[in-house]
Amino acid sequence: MTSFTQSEPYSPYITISREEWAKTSDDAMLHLLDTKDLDQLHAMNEPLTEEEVTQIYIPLSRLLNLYVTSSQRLHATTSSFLRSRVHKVPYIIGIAGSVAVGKSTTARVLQKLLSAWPNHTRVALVTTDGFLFPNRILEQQHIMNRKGFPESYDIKKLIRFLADVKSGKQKIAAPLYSHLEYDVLSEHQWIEQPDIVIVEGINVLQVRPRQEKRDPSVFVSDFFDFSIYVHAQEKDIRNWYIARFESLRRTAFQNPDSFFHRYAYLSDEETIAMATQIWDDINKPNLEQNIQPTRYRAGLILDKGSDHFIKSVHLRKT
Ligand SMILES: Nc1ncnc2c1ncn2[C@@H]1O[C@H](COP(=O)(O)OP(=O)(O)O)[C@@H](O)[C@H]1O
Ligand SMILES: CC(C)(COP(=O)(O)O)[C@@H](O)C(=O)NCCC(=O)O
Repeated sequence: MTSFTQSEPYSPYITISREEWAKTSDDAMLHLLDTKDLDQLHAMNEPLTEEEVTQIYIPLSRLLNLYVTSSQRLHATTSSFLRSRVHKVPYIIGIAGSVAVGKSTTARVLQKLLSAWPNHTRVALVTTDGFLFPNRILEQQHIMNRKGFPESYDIKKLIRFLADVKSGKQKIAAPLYSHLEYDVLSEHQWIEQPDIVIVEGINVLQVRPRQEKRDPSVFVSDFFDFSIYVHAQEKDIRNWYIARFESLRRTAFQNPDSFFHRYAYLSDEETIAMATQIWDDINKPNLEQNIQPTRYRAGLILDKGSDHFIKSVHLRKT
């Protein structure tokens, strides 16, 4: 039997080192991803190796499969107790963490791995940037420089969306965001009969006090069956953000349609200065004030080292 570290005696989490976590992997699942998938799943400047999938994500997807399976059994038990068929509702997983920490890679890998199980093949992925207010409204309210802060999201819309998912609605529209246009799009993504919905975004574990009587009295996380927080040191995330901005300048920003096209011709030094300024003025304060304080609401915390790879896992004691 393995014994895991108790980092602090009264911590609600057990801490599992990368090595111990990797021991729970299952070779039978190695075929689920091939190298081609790795190339498609990782985001820019975000390394994803076969080792990371085998040692971290396959065990995580197995644990999630056990949780989803037991929730499906519980659902069947309730149906039988009520002597009626209570319709099936999707299992919702929230993924939180800073801008540029790599949430989207984690979300895409889990989507791919989780869809390999016969009892939950339909796994949808929704990112909360689609629920940002459009630039037109952010400009009207003079909060364009607060993109990503709690007030920049239409939380009522996100809660309505999650309520629709949990009510078992068969086909639901989710709004989409374009990083190229730096704005929400008029098109939607359709989610049909999902078994699992992954909801990824910086704000998914935030509890925002009601500001008006009409505001919902529930929080986004009330709809989650499980939640994950992707954590790293601020100095590391800052470096990743700046390096990604440098790569984007050479690629996406060269597109004349990119909102950031005006940065396409900056020198290397100017690019670093601009990325540093955006980080220090917007993303760092948001991380410290609104995102990092939600870390201990998660059911599981993935702790990344400065090389981007996960060095330990903290799992909430049940
Ligand atoms: N300005 C941009 N242009 C194009 N893609 C971007 C831009 N900013 C971020 N992205 C991409 O959007 C995705 C989400 O980024 P982000 O919200 O910072 O979260 P995370 O890095 O945690 O996944 C990433 O795949 C990233 O590479
Ligand atoms: C769109 C974001 C708020 C991330 O949103 P999320 O998908 O995590 O809800 C972020 O990528 C962003 O644009 N931040 C504003 C500052 C910046 O341009 O980096």
